[in-house]
Amino acid sequence: MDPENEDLPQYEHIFQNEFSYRKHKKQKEEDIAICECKFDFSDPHSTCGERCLNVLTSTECTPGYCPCGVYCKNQKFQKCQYARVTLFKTEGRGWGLLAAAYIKTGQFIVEYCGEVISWKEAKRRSQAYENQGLKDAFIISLNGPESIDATKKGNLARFINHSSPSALNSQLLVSLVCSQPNCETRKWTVLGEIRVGIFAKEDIPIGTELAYDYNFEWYGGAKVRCLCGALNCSGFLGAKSRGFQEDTYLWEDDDERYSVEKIPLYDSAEDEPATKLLKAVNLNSENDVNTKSEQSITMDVNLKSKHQLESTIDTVPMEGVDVNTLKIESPKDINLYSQDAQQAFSQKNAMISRIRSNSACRNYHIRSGPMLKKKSQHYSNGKLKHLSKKQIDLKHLAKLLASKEAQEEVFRYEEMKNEAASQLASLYNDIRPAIEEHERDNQDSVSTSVAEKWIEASCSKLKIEFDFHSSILRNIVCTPQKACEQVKPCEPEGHGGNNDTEVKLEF
Ligand SMILES: C[S@@+](CC[C@H](N)C(=O)[O-])C[C@H]1O[C@@H](n2cnc3c(N)ncnc32)[C@H](O)[C@@H]1O
Repeated sequence: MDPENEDLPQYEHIFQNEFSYRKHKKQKEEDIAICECKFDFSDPHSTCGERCLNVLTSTECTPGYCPCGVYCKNQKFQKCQYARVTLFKTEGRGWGLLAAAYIKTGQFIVEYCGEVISWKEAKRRSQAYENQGLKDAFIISLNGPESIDATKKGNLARFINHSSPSALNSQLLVSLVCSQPNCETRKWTVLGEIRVGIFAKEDIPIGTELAYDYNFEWYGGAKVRCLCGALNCSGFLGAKSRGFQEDTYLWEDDDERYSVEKIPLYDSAEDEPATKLLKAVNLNSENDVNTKSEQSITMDVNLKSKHQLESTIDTVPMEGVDVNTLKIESPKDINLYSQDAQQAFSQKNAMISRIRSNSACRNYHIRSGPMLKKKSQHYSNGKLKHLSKKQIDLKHLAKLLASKEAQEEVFRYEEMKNEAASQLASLYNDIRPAIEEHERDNQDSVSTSVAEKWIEASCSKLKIEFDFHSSILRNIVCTPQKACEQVKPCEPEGHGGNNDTEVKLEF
């Protein structure tokens, strides 16, 4: 092996996620999302594109069900339609990926593949890797209860480094002093499973390093000092991620051992001689694996068969890469919104349009049942405080209403309100077994029919609560005249007054 490439990472190259702790979900027919696109030969844009209902809701079309058939363009994860990228050696940040061809804004670059594991297992592995002295972390969050671990099995996405978004307003200054995330992760539903893709946030010229913000996605590992250079960088990789925060202060905020200052630092810059030249690794395709050059190796991620990178490196073709053409990102647009917020917003909009169109079957995500969780608020130290809703003493209140009809009305509404609440609770109980099966503490994917029932039940509950409260208010408003006639004005407590006559409303 070329001594220059001796330290090439060893991992098993896989082409789709592997499931060890649970089975791959089988998509039920009723859950298949079918779009309304129709392919017209005279219009190449007619096949599933930006306006496709599935694309709008980040869902890939299911082969055999898409009306565009073989012309469907919305199966990029399934068909591994990746961008061309190049593996290269950075200064101080290990290996990284460069764009090997021009990448357009929004383009799907590569799927983040690895082993799908439970969140508990992610915690366990992260600790174990750290104990084994592994400095590079490869576990990212997939959804609430699951993570993807690309440490031992993964694909090229595992080499994309982190950079923090800068709060600088001047684009010129930003491009001079620091790198910027030019990619972002997005979650897509593919054949019933959630998958993570790396997408271009902006146009990326050839030779530019790819980077995204690990902050919300990353799951711990050794705490690594970030060398991205952004002025408002949090200083550590993934410092805003759940893993990092749990390790440091969210769980144990009063425990000295978890204060950020006490965290041992791994500074990858210490491993790398600063003068070391950038090397690019070029693995064009497995057909070209027999020639070498001394400067670079380019890797086309559209590899067609499973192989170990380690065994391929010996025989890969090398191409000269002009190190001067490599550059650290200079963004066209600086976006100050968090990636999660943007994604949530666009997905919500897409979901609303989908529900309005009422045309397709798909999975919806529902948060845990309102009756089963107390309302909570975060203290500034990250801990939760529970807020309990004040109850109305209806019997007491009814005594104060003007007529028997008014009293009956509020009691009727109260009964309906309780019924709506218990319907919603029993619906939640129907969904619970599926959640508990995977030790999930929140609801992940539920079938469309359940989701629709859930939405309907939640709406009825809200409506009836509104009717109940407005009935009370309406009847109270009609009461004062009678109250004035029949009830003596109340005196302050402790002055012999009759407190029963006070109308206290606390919602
Ligand atoms: C997903 S890996 C990225 C590929 C990695 N550079 C390699 O050689 O395998 C994440 C690891 O890369 C390194 N890394 C990524 N971005 C970095 C940054 N901005 N500053 C310092 N180290 C970084 C850290 O060691 C981190 O744990």
